[in-house]
Amino acid sequence: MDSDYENKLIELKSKIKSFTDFPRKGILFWDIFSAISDGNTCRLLQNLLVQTVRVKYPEVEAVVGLESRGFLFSFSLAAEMGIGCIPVRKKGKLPGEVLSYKYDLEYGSDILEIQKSVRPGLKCLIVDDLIATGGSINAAVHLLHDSGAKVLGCLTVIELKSLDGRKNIPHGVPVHSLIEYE
Ligand SMILES: O=P(O)(O)OC[C@H]1O[C@H](OP(=O)(O)OP(=O)(O)O)[C@H](O)[C@@H]1O
Ligand SMILES: Nc1ncnc2[nH]cnc12
Ligand SMILES: [Mg+2]
Repeated sequence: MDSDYENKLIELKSKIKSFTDFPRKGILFWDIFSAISDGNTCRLLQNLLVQTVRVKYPEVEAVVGLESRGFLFSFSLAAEMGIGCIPVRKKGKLPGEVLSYKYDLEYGSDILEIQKSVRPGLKCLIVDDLIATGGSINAAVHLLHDSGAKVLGCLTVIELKSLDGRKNIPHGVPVHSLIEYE
């Protein structure tokens, strides 16, 4: 990637605010919405994501967004690239037959689900705002793997390095994040 891309990353990083002790005491919360309340930052972030996907995952056939913050990026990326947009949602939100996977969060645990209609072999990219422990993306990789889809990689805006979430991502699936915090 070129210096224009690097400068955009620096600008994006400067726009993301953090909040101490949210949603629980001891958690430093990185708020993606603080950055995208500004229209120029929306466009900047969209450009960064699209450029990253075009360079790193040119063969992608569908973007898989994780409820809820991941949906911000999965639809806009899919629409821009003219490819499919598939939801992974919290338990009980998706109609029809689903696969389920229980996972742990930095602050709790939950169950994620995907509809059984995903085509086997579909080349997918998982998208979310942030990787912390990697529990959510780990669950999404398991769900797609069980669906028979091919997971090309995972793309997040933010990575919390100190939690080393990458080590929890199975099947050797690569993770790419735009910006990092400790
Ligand atoms: O790497 P992990 O430890 O799994 O944590 C990261 C996930 O946690 C947050 O979502 P959350 O489940 O809080 O829900 P939200 O997107 O609906 O706010 C964040 O948006 C990521 O999806
Ligand atoms: N520290 C954090 N900030 C924002 N979202 C999160 N999801 C999990 N951990 C988080
Ligand atoms: Mg989330």
